[in-house]
Amino acid sequence: RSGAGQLPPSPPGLPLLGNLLQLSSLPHRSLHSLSKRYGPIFLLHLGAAPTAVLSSAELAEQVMKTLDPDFASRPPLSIADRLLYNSSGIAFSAYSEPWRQRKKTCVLHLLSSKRVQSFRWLREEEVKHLISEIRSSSPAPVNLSEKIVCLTSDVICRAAMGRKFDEESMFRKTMKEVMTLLGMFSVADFVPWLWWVDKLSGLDGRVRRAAEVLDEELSRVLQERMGRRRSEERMGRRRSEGGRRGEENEESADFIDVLLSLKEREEDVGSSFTLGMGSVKDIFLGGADTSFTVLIWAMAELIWHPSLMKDVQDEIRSIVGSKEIITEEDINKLTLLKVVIKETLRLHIPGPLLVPRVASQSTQIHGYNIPKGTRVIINAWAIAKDPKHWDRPEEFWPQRFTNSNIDFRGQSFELIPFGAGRRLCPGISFGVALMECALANLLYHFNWEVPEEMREEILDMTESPGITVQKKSPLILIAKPYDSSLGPII
Ligand code: HEM
Repeated sequence: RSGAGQLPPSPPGLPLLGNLLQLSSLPHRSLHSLSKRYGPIFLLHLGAAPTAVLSSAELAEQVMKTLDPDFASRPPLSIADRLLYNSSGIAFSAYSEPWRQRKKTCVLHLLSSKRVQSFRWLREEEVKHLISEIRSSSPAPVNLSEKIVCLTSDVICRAAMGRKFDEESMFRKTMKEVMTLLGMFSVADFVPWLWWVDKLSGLDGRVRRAAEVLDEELSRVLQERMGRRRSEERMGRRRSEGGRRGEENEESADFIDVLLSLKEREEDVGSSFTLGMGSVKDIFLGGADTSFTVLIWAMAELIWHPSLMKDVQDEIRSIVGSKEIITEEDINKLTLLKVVIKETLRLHIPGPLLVPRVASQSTQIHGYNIPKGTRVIINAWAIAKDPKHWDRPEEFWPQRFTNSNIDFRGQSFELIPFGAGRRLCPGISFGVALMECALANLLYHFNWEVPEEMREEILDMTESPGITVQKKSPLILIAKPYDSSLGPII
């Protein structure tokens, strides 16, 4: 511990803008470089917002475990506020009693292990559809990035709202726009007197339009569903299906059904139903892009490491034998596949800086004063590459986990792709089940090759900026179908 009673060290900045211009379009990388110079905790002035940046597992543990209640709130972020019902969902909402209620509902009723299990048929159906689409386009190269984005959005939309949306639909385009907008800075959040810049740049208008489309679609689905439930109620159908009034048939209930059912049973979600819908919005926005990003990075790393890819395929094919779809019972036996996903979550954390927090009271970290209102960024990406905890940290080497009990569910602070503490991601089981099912089946059903003429572009591992850090160039590959009884079909 050092520097008792002082503020953390701080790189020099410009008047008014502070250190804003020191952040590149890939801030996790700029902040990692700064941590090498200023240490595991340093203070930035992002315009008017003092922001402490933490880059070690020990300090992450202090903030997300020991001092978690003091750092469990979120700073106000005006883009998220306007897109997500004034942040009355979960991810961007301040730490408060209504937030606790919503998170509880989400953890217990929407994303519980039981509920995730109940979506198994849905995951398997959508993965089967993906495999047959890829098979039908073979031997032409397939844009795997496009296919996987459809898979993850379709699974999330069906789980949340009971339907999927065409790729070209306004709703899907808006989902994409919302993710872009959430990854952008509103100048007004950092330099309040420059509020007009967001208007002139067109940011305000984009946020307003995206919020309108999301809200319209959600309320349309909601109205439809309420109408359907009323008429089912009149015919007495739901009562006999579900037993107790409002209980849902496990196989068919999506998140909207579950929330409506809770409302009917007076176990409301937060202080009003709209708040429950805020959670639904967060869930389909938080769930699709993250799982997609991990799947693409995992496939890209395996393309870079062909002998590892072959080992994973051998494991799957020898354990599974001959099957149309690999099921979750099979996946539990696939130890190499599981560590490939874990290593991808280490080297390519989809949200490398997690979601920012804010100090709700003045406190001390590492002996430094952290005044109330200081924003806190945890650089999970830098932590996952810290040579103090990781051998060959830059290398994609899944076997590092074979005899290790490091886990990614918020208990091992050297690996926190889902965060930890009160703000831990509630979608871990949902996301992992989807990623495992998709990756296992992609590797089982096809042998993958890079089209020679696109080799350089496809193997380029450059990141693109945004709220999730994705592979910049799309993953376009040749998929050669594999038949378990015959081997590869040339
Ligand atoms: C690979 C997949 C995923 C990753 C890497 C991921 C990562 C994260 C991270 C880093 C946070 C913030 C944690 C913090 O502040 O400490 C978070 C929060 C959240 N995630 Fe995920 N997530 C994933 C999948 C999902 C899925 C599938 C869902 C829903 C179906 C989901 C829903 C949420 C929600 C609602 C929050 C807000 C929690 C809160 O603020 O209390 N996530 N996630």
